[in-house]
Amino acid sequence: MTTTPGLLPVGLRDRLPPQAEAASRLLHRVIVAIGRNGYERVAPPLAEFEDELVGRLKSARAHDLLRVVDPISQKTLALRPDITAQAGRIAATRMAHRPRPLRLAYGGPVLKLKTTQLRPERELTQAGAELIGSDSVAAAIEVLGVAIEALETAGVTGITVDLTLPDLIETLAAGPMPLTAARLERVRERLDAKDVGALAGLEAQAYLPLVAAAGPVAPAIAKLRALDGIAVLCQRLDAVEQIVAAFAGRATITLDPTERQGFEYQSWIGFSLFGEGLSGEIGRGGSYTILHADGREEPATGFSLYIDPLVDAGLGQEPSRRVFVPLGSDPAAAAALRGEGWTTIAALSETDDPAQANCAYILTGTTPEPLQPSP
Ligand SMILES: N[C@@H](Cc1c[nH]c[nH+]1)C(=O)O
Repeated sequence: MTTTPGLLPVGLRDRLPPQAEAASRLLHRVIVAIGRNGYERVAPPLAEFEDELVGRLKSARAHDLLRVVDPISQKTLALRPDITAQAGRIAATRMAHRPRPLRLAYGGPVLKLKTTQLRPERELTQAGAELIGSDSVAAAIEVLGVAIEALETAGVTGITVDLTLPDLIETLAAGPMPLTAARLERVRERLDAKDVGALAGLEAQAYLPLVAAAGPVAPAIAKLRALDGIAVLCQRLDAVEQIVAAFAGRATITLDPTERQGFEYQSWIGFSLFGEGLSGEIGRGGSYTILHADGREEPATGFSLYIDPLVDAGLGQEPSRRVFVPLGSDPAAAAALRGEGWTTIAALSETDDPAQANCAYILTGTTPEPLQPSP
């Protein structure tokens, strides 16, 4: 079977100028902002053994993985769909001896098996931070603060944080609002669909107020507080209130206590990030558990930002000062200009045209002179 020349597989794309430049500029800015908060950069590989990628985080599942059989090791390798598990592996192995909390940062491409309607791309650039050794409220506040700061550095405004409590339903079902395993699964499905009618039919009326509470955080908390006497819920709401207080005026916050889509390994707290004028989620994070080889479980909290929606919205583009360097110019003069931040375009022949090369300046002697726009 032949492939149409230039055709890329579904969900994969080229970045062209000026977006390719903007993408690397934004990734750099975000990583620098994360690093300034004490997060040290790690650079895990693009592919690794599937079991490592899947088994390192508690509750993670082996889906959305593009796999290959490695002819060298004869084992299944997977392309990483997410860098968090890799940061967890590094923290649990090569950096296991480092004191906690351990702060790690990363940035690079990830590859998903499937596209979704909301996210038609399979390759995405993730940049993130993982705070390993704690899943406390203080850790959540630090991590969310770093995420917001990094997004602001990238030029994102009007940030919205959607908070969720990924393991709340399981926790309630195992304690104060009991459900058998089979019923829990059905209730979960109906909660995902926000199908209030079916929940009543499943004799899970107790769970209805959780669906009704979703929305802006203050009324959501008030509605949930009305579910009196459930200690675990009160605890979670106290934590949410502390988080909200920490970001008052800096971000709009909503709460959906039953949302779990995309939060398969996050534990008591999860969040999605959105920005004004940007399509879809621009980041996600929360608390989770790293599994060590000796069976030990280690708490952690982190976030990943997605650079692509920022690039698609035109962020990170900067006008360049382009100067045309005619044949015979002094190469040292052009080099000096590059040192000052100019972009130089060298003529290769007498017929090269500065306007075609998109230059507004021409090197004359050692100085750039503005070019007259042609009439
Ligand atoms: N890597 C997760 C977000 C996350 C980072 N740390 C904890 N959670 C994601 O992209 O969905």
